[in-house]
Amino acid sequence: MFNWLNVSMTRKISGLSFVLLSFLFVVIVYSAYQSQRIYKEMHEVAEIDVPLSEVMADIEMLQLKQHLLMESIRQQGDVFFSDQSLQEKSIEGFDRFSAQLAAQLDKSTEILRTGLGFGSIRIKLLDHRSLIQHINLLHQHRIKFDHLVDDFLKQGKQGFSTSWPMLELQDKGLDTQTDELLRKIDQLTINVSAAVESQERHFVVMNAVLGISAFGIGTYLTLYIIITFRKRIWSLRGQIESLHRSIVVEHDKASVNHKGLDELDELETDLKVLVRQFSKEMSNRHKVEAQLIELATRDKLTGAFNRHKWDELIKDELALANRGHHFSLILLDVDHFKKINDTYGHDVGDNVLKLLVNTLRKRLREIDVLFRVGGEEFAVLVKDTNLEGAGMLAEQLRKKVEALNENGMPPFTISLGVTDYQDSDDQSRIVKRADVLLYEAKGAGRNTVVIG
Ligand SMILES: Nc1nc2c(ncn2[C@@H]2O[C@H](COP(=O)(O)OP(=O)(O)OP(=O)(O)O)[C@@H](O)[C@H]2O)c(=O)[nH]1
Repeated sequence: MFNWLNVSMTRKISGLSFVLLSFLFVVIVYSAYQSQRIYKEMHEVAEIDVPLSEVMADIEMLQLKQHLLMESIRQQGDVFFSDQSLQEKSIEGFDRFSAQLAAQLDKSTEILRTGLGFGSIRIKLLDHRSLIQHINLLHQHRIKFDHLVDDFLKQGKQGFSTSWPMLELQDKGLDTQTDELLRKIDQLTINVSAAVESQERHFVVMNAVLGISAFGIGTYLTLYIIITFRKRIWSLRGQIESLHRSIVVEHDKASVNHKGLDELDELETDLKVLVRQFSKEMSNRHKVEAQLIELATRDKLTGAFNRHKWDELIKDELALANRGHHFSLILLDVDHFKKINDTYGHDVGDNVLKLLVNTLRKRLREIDVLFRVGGEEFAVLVKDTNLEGAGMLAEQLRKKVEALNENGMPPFTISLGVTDYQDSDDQSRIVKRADVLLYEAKGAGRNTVVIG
């Protein structure tokens, strides 16, 4: 099952943003659709409302004229029939009233039919039917009134007392029916407007609900992002701080948790400090490593490489020699060193060894490597040099040591055995050969170089 809590922060933020954007899209589409709909409805309502209001005003005007006409005849009484021009004007007035009322009623019927075409929201079918019935009834009343007008005119002065009350009664009925129709039409226009107003209210409420929901989602998203980021940043800064505390010395410990423009700025500064601290630590570590390597590979007394380094380098050199590089090996030993120790003391013996190494180093090239391989025994790896060259070097070294005349130091000499790499040599073979040569040099009276 989908578990919202376990998804990544990116997916959560993307998901919430998608929901928010979709929601806003729905709000926009809904608003556009509803606005369009309300505009259309208002337009349609105007097509019903305005002409019906006009019809009502016209009918009211007709009623007023009709009242005036009836009133003027009533006031004349049977004298009406003596006034020819009044009769003619009245006939004309009745005809006009009837024709115009019929026209207005037809117009109302047409408007109502149009309104019905806009759908039941504008004019309900029942209202429509009731109004059409009422209009038809009014037509019948109007026709009946026309007949009564004819009777009234035909009967003349003699029939005035009987025909006039009937005509007045019919006119009143017609008037009442017309008022009733006007009231119904008025109610209809109110209903039609109310339907649109209800739509507008609904639209406003829906928009408010959607807007508040979008605001809610937006607020949740914003708070979620802020809180999550702050939590993560605090946690990261905590980790950075403990990391920092674990790698720095005591007096530097307050150098994280900087104040900045915002959390990210502070995090960035903390990270920069940590990275700086790391690089400092790395460089210190490299120095310490170099010192350790130095300590592990050098002889403490003389500074020459030790036996451990010798074992390592001779193997490398033999491997190179197998691939065509040439090298020679000088083994040398201080003559009668025991005697020096015994005569001058152990400290002087130590100083003799140091002096010897310094003297040899001065003559050796950068690429040649000097090792202390025993108590007073040393080896020199003479790279890229054949036996003859190594022999000459050994002789020069012997002479230099022999010629030493250091203040407070006893004179001493060295014996040297020199050999070079020969095919299929290994460490023990080449060392053994040099050792034999050194032994020969000792046997030959010491302070001697033997090459072989
Ligand atoms: N002062 C001092 N003496 C050392 C050191 N290492 C070894 N020795 C001494 O060096 C002496 C070596 O003596 P031997 O092996 O008899 O050799 P030698 O006296 O030089 O005689 P030959 O080699 O035959 O000329 C020993 O007495 C060791 O105690 C050191 O680091 N310092």
